[in-house]
Amino acid sequence: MVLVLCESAMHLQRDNLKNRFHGKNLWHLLIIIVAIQSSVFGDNADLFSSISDTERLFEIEIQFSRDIVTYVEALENHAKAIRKYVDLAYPEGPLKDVPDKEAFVANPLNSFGMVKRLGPHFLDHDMANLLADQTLMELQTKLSNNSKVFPTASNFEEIVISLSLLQETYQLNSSDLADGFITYDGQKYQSDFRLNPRDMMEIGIGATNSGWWDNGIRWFQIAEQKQRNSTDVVFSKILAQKVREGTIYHDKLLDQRGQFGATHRCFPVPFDKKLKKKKKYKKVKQNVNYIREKILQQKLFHAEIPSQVKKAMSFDMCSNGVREWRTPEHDRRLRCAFIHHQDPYFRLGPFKVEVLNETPFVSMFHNFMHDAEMDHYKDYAKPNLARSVTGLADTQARVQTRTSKQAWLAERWFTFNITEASASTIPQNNDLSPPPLPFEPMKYAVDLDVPGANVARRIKYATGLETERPFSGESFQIANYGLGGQYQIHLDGLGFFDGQINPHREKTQFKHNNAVGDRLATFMAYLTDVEAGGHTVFPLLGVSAKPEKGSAIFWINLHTTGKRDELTIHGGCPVLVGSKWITNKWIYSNDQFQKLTCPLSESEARYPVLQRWLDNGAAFIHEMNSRTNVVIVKLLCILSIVAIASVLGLSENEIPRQTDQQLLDAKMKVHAKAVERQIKFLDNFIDTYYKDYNFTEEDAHEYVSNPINTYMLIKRTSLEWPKLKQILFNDAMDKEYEDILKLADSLSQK
Ligand SMILES: O=C(O)CCC(=O)C(=O)O
Ligand SMILES: [Fe+2]
Repeated sequence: MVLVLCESAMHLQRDNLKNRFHGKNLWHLLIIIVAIQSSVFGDNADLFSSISDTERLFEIEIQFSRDIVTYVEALENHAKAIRKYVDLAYPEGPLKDVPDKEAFVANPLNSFGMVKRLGPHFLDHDMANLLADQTLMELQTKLSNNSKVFPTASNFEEIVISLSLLQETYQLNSSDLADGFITYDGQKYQSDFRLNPRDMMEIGIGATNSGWWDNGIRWFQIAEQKQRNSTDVVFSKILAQKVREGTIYHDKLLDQRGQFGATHRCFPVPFDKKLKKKKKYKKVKQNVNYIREKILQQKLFHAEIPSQVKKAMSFDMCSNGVREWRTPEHDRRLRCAFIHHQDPYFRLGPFKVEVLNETPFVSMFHNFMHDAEMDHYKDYAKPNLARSVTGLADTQARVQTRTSKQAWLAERWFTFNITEASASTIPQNNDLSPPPLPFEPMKYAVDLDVPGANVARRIKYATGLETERPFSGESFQIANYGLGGQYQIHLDGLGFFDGQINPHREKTQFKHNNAVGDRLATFMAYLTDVEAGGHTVFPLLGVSAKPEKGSAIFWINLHTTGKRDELTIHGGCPVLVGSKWITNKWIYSNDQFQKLTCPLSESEARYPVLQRWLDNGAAFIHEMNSRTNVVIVKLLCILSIVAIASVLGLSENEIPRQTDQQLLDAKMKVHAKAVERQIKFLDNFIDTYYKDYNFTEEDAHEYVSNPINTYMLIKRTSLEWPKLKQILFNDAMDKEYEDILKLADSLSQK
């Protein structure tokens, strides 16, 4: 933590950012905020890094709560000490089974309650020893076996810190939390668990330990208020002391080191009345909003800012969304499209794509995964989940920046023997040469996991990138986030083409990337909805994707040079309520050489994916609509010209015999005929296809889930519409119409 701060301070000096910005304190403040944010991950943060494990623990706890209550009954005489624990942990008897355990433990307050019962309470009462002393062997063995997987004291600290992080990120109201509910995006999530004053004190301590003195003291105060009429005088005194000492320490910190410091954040004014009178507190304006305004002054699409600022932007987008970041200009080219890449099969059922950012390209494939596939991925991963690691293969380390668990699903294997193959292909004189491939590697392909192989193939069809060959991508990574689980901002590429992999130190990795290149693209599918939080954000693009079960986000990580595109930095926001499952398919660059054209010049820094898709058969919904509107407006215009002419009773004979007017008349007649033809076709089209068509956007999901509807939709849009289009959009007619307008204009001027 200290190191991070020193490094950032050096960064600051090096970049001499102060000269670039008027608000000299801004960067300092930003760093402080982010530094405080990044201090929230303690060590040993293993148990709750996946919701799946939490769920398992809860199942064990349900059994445990039954056994322990029976046990207590049987050992009445010896139970005094044990009862103390039970009374505290399970005051209302054994826990009730709940049908949806995942949802139960996904609520941070429920998880908090559970860890508390099984962590510190369990330890405080020396439960492990007490249990070992007892005679009811069977029950005893059961209980102690189950309790082996219970969390430790540091897990408890971790969960307190996670709650503080969530409160911080999503600006959760302390009193609401105390009453067991969380408000997010106008929605209330209720928990069965109520925080008691002791819990509030714990969370307050967690917040102050993380440097958030304002939140911490607020917790102490609420706890003290709730405790006021309690008969537990001793604890009331402890709390009163906490508030007193906390506020004194707070004031000292504020007065000596300001509202924000490297490891702290205070209220803008002190509690002490005398101190408050100091001049400097009279005109205090600096508050959290003030800092936010400063962050919002950042411009998108600039990679050359310190990483702390990127983190601050990402934090803001997780907390407040991206509405205040992107402008209409940024969104101008965003569309939704049906994509089929000229494939007859996908013409019938095209991919539904939403473009989230054009360059660098980020998009969302809606309804991409099938339910059975998602269940398979999760079921496969559950027994194989291990704490997430990042980094190069040779130096992998468990990280604090990513609190999730992951498993790998290998969908395909190639049975060729590299040594044999190499004898006939590439001479192995250089140790760092890439592993060679036999002439027809696909002959050696064996599908290890059929759903996985199907998804990989579908990704190929959807993106137009190669995913099935030996070096075209990684196995599927499946990840599950736990309470407050997040993935801080990062680039997916390893930086092979930026020289980030040392051929001698990380030899294996170097050889591997020498063969495959780097992670050109990420295809990341959401395997669950997330009730609250957990968005994927791209802070430099102002993009925030809401996890939507079955949808997949796809983006390009590399420049055409192979170097990493810094603008694609992204992260996963903390999960507030719910369980977040994702699967990643990283697509390597070297195998795409036949799929992606090489850049013709240095200036073609980024792959124009959107253009390629357009060229290969993408029907853009917006574009189609606006074009239709233009035609209809035009038709109405022409019709009204014709109508006005007839209302005025300008019959052929009555029109003055002036040449210009004759010409106009003749042209209008021809044109009117053509327009009538268009109307006839249009009428027929509407009659046939849109007569009983009164759907709204809300029906879309259900509508396209029916294959016949989808078939009709595709038929209308891919076969019938082009026919009508030929009649409606006619260059010769457009020209005629322009002539008519010009002629009419010149006549009216005369
Ligand atoms: O969880 C997310 O939304 C992002 C995950 C991610 O970026 C990754 O796995 O590389
Ligand atoms: Fe990522």
